[in-house]
Amino acid sequence: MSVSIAIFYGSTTGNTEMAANKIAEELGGLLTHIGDVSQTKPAELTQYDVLLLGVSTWNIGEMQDDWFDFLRKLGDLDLTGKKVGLFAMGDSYGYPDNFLDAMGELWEAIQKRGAALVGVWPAAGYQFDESQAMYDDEHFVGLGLDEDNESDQTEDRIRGWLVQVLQEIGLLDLQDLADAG
Ligand SMILES: Cc1cc2nc3c(=O)[nH]c(=O)nc-3n(C[C@H](O)[C@H](O)[C@H](O)COP(=O)(O)O)c2cc1C
Repeated sequence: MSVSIAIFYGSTTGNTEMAANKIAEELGGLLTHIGDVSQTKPAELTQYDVLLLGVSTWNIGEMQDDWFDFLRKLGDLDLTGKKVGLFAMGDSYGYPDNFLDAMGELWEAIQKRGAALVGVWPAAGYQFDESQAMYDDEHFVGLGLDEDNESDQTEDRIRGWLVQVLQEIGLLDLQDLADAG
């Protein structure tokens, strides 16, 4: 059975878009679609099995503009059965009390539509005081990225997260890889 994966992102200055493109590059042939939410109708989300959604936080804890507009148009969109992974850009040094807040808000909106979460990510290794994007005391609801201060870690973080997501959706079996030597 083939699994369709799509990336949708909203990006004001291009950082989340860059991360989305890196994720697309890493996924290669596993990716079915990549789109900017400013050019996307909500119903398009229902065409794919796995949705990787990228968002940034603006104006001290606020949703990125294109996502804000997109979420207002969701209507009665049903995402039951979809698997959703979230990735987010923020500035942990500049906004330590609101780091990645929009990712938490995005998950709240998507969760209500019946989607299941994949790619919960450890918050250890990030310096911040507070975030609305916490899954529990030790994890974010998705991948945290900080292109303003820790751009040198972006690629490794993306790779690590993708391995986890692919395992969770059943497309990667690490034991098989180990067995294959
Ligand atoms: C005015 C302003 C407010 C911001 N507020 C936050 C914030 O509250 N939390 C956060 O984590 N990052 C915040 N950021 C950082 C952006 O999220 C970060 O620069 C991100 O990489 C932008 O991604 P984009 O270009 O894809 O929109 C803010 C940046 C600016 C310029």
